[in-house]
Amino acid sequence: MGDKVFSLAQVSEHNTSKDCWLIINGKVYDVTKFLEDHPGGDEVLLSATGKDATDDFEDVGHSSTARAMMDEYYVGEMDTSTIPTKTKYTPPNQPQYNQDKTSEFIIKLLQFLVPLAILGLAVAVRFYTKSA
Ligand code: HEM
Repeated sequence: MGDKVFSLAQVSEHNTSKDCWLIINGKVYDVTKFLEDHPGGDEVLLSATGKDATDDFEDVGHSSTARAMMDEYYVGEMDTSTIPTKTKYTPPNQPQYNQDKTSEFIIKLLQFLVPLAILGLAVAVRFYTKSA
């Protein structure tokens, strides 16, 4: 059958309580007449319009009776390429963390060695002045 194919923008035009379309599992449903009769209330349906409502619909765990009712409201297929896929997480840019610890290590080493060298020098001076 030559089912109608809708884009997200087209479906999103029907996003009011007087004209409400839903996208569930790649199919488009006109639930305007069903809003008042929906056991879950009209508000949830209105909050699910204008986007892919598949997750919202599945999260409720609708019965097979509910799924059978959907045929009545079917108006066409969804052009799924117009639905944005899940946004990819990109971590915020952070200042470069210095992985190279060599310079830090050399400073620590010098902080330890310099006083030791002075001490050694003092001992040496004392030793030589004594024997002289
Ligand atoms: C054409 C689409 C839909 C149909 C035909 C439909 C039908 C039904 C039916 C028959 C029930 C009674 C319980 C059951 O049989 O599972 C129900 C409950 C419910 N539905 Fe839907 N529904 C639709 C879409 C949605 C969407 C998109 C949402 C979420 C945004 C939703 C949320 C709920 C909630 C919250 C309940 C109440 C569950 C409870 O109180 O236990 N429904 N629906």
